Amino acid sequence: MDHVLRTHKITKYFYDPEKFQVLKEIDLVVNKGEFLSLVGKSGCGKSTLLYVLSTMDTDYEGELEISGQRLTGKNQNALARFRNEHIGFVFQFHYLLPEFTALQNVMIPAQKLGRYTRSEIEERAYEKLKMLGMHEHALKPSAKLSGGQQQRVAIARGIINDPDIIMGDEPTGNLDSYNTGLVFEIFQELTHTYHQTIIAVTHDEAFAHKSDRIVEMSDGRIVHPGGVLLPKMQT
Ligand SMILES: Nc1ncnc2c1ncn2[C@@H]1O[C@H](COP(=O)(O)OP(=O)(O)OP(=O)(O)O)[C@@H](O)[C@H]1O
Repeated sequence: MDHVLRTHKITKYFYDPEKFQVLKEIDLVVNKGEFLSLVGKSGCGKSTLLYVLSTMDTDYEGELEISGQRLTGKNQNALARFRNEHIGFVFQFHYLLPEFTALQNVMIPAQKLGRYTRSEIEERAYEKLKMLGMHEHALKPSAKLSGGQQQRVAIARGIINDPDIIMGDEPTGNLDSYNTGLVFEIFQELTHTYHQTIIAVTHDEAFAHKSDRIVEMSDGRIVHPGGVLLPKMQT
């Protein structure tokens, strides 16, 4: 299976105020179409790792590669372009612009990319909202939508540029169980039907257990890489 993301010995230190190692030689390979949950006790380094994987934090040792591109050492402008084109973000707090409509919010990353005309972008945004069952709300200001509906708009915005990988930090952290289930089903459909690749940091055990692979961290290390298929025994 093709891999989308690969790290080699990612290591990071914080100063708090003493120097401490928050990430310890993280080796991770994420394959295309995998829906991966990143779990572990509070403070073990999950968000810090996601921040490095998403290229937003460049202060680390080791190597990061996404979609065949080595990202370690690239400058901030190149990384910003890379993120907009290749990574979709879905966070606990969705940061939609409240006075913009659902459609306008979804269009933003495609407008930044500058690859499509305005009408193409509108069409794509509408199509993504439809995929998420939100097209009937396309013209409502996002402030007038419920929390679960806003999160679906945020997912549509995250996938408008057809990213190679979606990264979520507690994507269901702010939702009730009904909407958590819905977001889970959307992620599952994105991976199983559209071969989307997803990494989500989560505290929600039920959510993690329904994903395809659970990677567990403890004290800055990956202690269970999950999803490793053992070779069949020869009989
Ligand atoms: N900017 C920072 N400066 C110093 N220490 C930090 C900083 N950010 C996080 N830490 C520390 O690094 C460790 C890992 O934090 P991180 O947020 O990655 O953990 P986490 O596993 O995501 O936790 P949670 O599940 O509670 O969100 C913690 O001990 C935290 O206090």
